[in-house]
Amino acid sequence: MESIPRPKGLPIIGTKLDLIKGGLGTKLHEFIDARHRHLGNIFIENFGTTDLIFVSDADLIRTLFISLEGKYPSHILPDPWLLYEKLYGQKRGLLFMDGEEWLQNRRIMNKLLLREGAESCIKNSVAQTIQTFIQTCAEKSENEIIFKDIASNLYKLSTEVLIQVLIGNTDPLKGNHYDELLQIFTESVKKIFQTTTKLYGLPITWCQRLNLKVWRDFKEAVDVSLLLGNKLVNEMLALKRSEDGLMSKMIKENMNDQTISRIVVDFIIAAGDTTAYTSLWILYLLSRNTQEINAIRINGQTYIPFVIKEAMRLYPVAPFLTRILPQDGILGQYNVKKAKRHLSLESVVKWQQETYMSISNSTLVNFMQDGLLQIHEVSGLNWWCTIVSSTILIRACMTLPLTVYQNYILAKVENIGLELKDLVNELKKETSIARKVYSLNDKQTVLLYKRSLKKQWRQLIERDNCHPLKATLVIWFQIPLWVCMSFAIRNLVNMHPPHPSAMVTFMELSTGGFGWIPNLIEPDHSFILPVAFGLTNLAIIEIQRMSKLREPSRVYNIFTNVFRGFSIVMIPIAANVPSCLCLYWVTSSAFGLIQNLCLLSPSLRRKLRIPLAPSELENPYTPIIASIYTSGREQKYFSEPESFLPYRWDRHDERKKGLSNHVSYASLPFALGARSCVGRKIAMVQMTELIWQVVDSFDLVCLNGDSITPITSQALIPNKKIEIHFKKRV
Ligand code: HEM
Repeated sequence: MESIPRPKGLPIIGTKLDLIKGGLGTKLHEFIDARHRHLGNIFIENFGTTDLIFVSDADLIRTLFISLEGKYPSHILPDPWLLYEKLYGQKRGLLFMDGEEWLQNRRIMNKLLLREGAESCIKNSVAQTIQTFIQTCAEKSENEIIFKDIASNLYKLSTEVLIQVLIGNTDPLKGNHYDELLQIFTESVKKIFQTTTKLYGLPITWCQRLNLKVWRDFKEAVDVSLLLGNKLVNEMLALKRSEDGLMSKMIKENMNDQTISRIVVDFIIAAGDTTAYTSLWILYLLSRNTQEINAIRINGQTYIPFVIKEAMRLYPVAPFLTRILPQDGILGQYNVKKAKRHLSLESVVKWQQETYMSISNSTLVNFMQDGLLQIHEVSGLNWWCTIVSSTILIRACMTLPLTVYQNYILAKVENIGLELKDLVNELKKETSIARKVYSLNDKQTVLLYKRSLKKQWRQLIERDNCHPLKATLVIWFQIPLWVCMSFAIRNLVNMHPPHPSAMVTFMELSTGGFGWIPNLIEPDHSFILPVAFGLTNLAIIEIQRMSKLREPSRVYNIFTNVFRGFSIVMIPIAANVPSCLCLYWVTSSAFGLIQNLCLLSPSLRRKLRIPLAPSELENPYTPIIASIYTSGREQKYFSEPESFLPYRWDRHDERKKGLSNHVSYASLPFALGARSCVGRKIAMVQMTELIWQVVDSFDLVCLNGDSITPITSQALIPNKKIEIHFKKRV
């Protein structure tokens, strides 16, 4: 099986540099689009520590959504949303649900929103709300309306529509300050998306822990949205609702109030950004293609879905859709691996590896000191050269083989962790049988389960002969070595033990330097070596952290931070010790850095017989991203892909014959399959009605010219405010 193409990148930095060149974030859709043109319709891109597979082939995307995603399709939500849910325990709606809970609720909502003819039940509520919206707008001015911020108006409209769909043909909600409340609510929902985008690419847990403004703004937007959203839902629940409202139907399906609240609040949030921006794109395209406005007026409402589909093809508000495979699968000619879990035991071992900076004493110092003197004597090298070359020699002969061995053991342990995970279910079953047979209580059952798990673990470790303690071997050599060498060099500087030859060595050291440090007895006043020492150590820590696949454990994080602090603290210390000692530290750390970098290379790891393990950067490539923006604009699927031609969607239009390519499923703005948009019928009815009423009452003039381009915020949105004049028709 072939391997999936991957852009060439620098080691470690990966293709992050390309991403920065590509304009970081907001130009993501263009960046990925260019990658597809260059590498084909499937490729892997590395983002930080994660590999993502991007697919733009319409057939592959269809296969992904229909046959690969499994019974409970799983998608990736933005990190800040997940962190908020984890920290504040707010249970959320369909978008956040997984597994059986998702399936049960999704089935009910499918029945209520997506069955044949569901549109007719919501049409009245939607038409009524939009009519009020248009009337209110029209009353504002004599013959022309200039919206300062159409997006916000459309946002509010989406919320109002949804509320009306929920309560059915009852009078709209009107309480004290209702309008203000709705305004604040929609603004805060909008802010959720804006602040999520600002957090994009930042270490989110740090932003939260340090309570940075970006996190505070995001948290406040979610707090306010959920608070007001729940308040609105409670008002709706308390209202005497019409039977035809969605909420009454949810209650009839035996949904409890809490689940209704969760689902409804998320509906309002999911509807805001998507419908508002899609409506905005449609209005923009119509205002720049006035012949299409006439086509609507001539052909009637049935023409509008073609306009909407075409606008969503060009500007899909969700330009990337993610799926995580539940099992290994074949995607085209490639094999894609399912998500694997990561064992955090090696984190405990890894922190040990870094304690080589700790200070301790050793009896081997004299031996090392003699060794240094011997090398100097025999080779006839300058002292700086002697220190550098003996450091490299010692590390290459002693710590390098041990580090390779450590990597070998850790990879094996990691793979055993995965095997054990598969055994867990079996163990659970066995324990529950034992519980019945021997009538065990809860405590005894847990004890039995833990004991069997431990036994299995031990057996696997014995089978593969890879006790994790073996991985710590390198640390037991490295620390004493570092301390002994440091003390050996210090002894040379201090003329210890006192001997006439020690005086000679002292003199040699004071003239045996290079460049900016001719005297190796003196500290490096230029700070070059101390800073290099600090930076190298920090780089080692960061590389080790980056090579972890999953969020590291708390213990690992604490130790990583201690070592980060330690690396900084060591800079002034290094600036105060003799520069020969500092030179040894820098050389030793630089060797460690190069060694770490090399051992990240999968091909080298294979050559050294280190087994493949999940935490390796190259593997697994599980999350798959469907590049909806690219697939919708491919020439092979849509002739004249950049043009706005709604008639391409009309089977009966004569002009369609002039367009040779039309693969309708290459444009999937609502996704496809079991986890596709549950609100798509509401959205379509709303947008159709909006366009119909707008076109009926107004002519549209766009003031922006050609300067509007899409950017990737959370959704695909315009790069600047769109200005359209709504001129009343006479
Ligand atoms: C033009 C408007 C809309 C677009 C383009 C759109 C697009 C999408 C897409 C692409 C997904 C799938 C996400 C994924 O696969 O990970 C989705 C999911 C969803 N949408 Fe929409 N949406 C729109 C309007 C709405 C509206 C009006 C509602 C409210 C009723 C809504 C509620 C949802 C919900 C709850 C989900 C999650 C479904 C699940 O996970 O089972 N959407 N939407």
